[in-house]
Amino acid sequence: MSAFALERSIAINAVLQASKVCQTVFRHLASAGTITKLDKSPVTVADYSAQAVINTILEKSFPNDPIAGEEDSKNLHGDERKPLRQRILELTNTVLDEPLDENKLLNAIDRGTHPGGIKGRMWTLDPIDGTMGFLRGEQFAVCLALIIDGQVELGVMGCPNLPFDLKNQESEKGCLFVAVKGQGAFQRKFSSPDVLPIHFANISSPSEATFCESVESGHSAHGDAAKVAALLGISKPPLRMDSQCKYCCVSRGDANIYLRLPTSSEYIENIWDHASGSLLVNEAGGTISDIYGKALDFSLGRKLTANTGVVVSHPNIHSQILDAVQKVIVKKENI
Ligand SMILES: Nc1ncnc2c1ncn2[C@@H]1O[C@H](COP(=O)(O)OS(=O)(=O)O)[C@@H](OP(=O)(O)O)[C@H]1O
Ligand SMILES: [Mg+2]
Ligand SMILES: [Mg+2]
Ligand SMILES: [Mg+2]
Repeated sequence: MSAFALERSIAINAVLQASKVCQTVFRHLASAGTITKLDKSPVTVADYSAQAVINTILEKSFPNDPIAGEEDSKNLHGDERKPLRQRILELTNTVLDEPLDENKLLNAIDRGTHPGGIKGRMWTLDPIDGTMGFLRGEQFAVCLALIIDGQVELGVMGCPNLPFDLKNQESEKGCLFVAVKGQGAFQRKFSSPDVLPIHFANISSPSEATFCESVESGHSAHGDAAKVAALLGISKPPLRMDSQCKYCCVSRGDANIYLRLPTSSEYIENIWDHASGSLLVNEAGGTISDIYGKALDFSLGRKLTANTGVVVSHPNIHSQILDAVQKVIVKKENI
């Protein structure tokens, strides 16, 4: 049996079940059941339920593995939040073999509070990445990764709204991406277990590239990305897409570059926003670094405290892109 075969199959099932919950929520209640977290970001019943589902499934097979997940139950306590709790519980129980009660639900969500770090095995989970995309009915992703001693070993991403063939909007939506270190990168449809290998598109000059970036300009500096594109002679418009689906799209050749350039907010990225995507990129033949060319360091806790921004591309053009990024950022820093 290949390395991490059990983890791979459990993680795929967990991500597919959580994706089902998200699809149900979107069909039935759209933006109802959304609350705003302390940092002003949105969280929905689907984020909580997806985290409860995945944490419960992981605990069954790997009871000793800690989980660093985005959500926690602190906004779900008290009488006022009872209806929200009930809705999350109902949703969660639609996909689990053994139903949870309210207490077990909150405990399952809070299995995600691990502080991260360099030692041993842990999972990192973003139950919905691109919550804003989810609320708009656009792209979002359920992202799960296994990290051992700070190295990402397995990544699984479920993208319920992503067409299997991006150029053909009629093509079936619902793609799952999986990568195990040293075993390659693959995609499959939600509807079939058959996996197909994926690769970065070959490219020899950055000027031919299509780059992708966040929809939200508060998450990635669109103006700076446009300057980088101009320096590189890129004429094609950017592919703006929510969530870690961007990692999936560059890894299967829909676009060639992913730029996540720092905004003025001094934001530090979370490990669950990049762990599965970074392994997918490496296994699909791409290169990933921060804007200074440093590898992403997943060993420092829940955040990528040693890194600034993210740059992803084919290895043939990575250093040219970093040069352009640094010209734009350093110029700005010196103003
Ligand atoms: N200020 C700032 N800068 C950079 N990144 C931020 C910022 N604020 C939030 N986030 C994180 O962005 C995650 C969403 O990813 P994207 O930006 O790729 O998607 S989107 O276009 O916003 O939908 C989003 O993940 P989710 O909360 O899981 O949706 C956040 O972790
Ligand atoms: Mg969030
Ligand atoms: Mg996220
Ligand atoms: Mg999230």
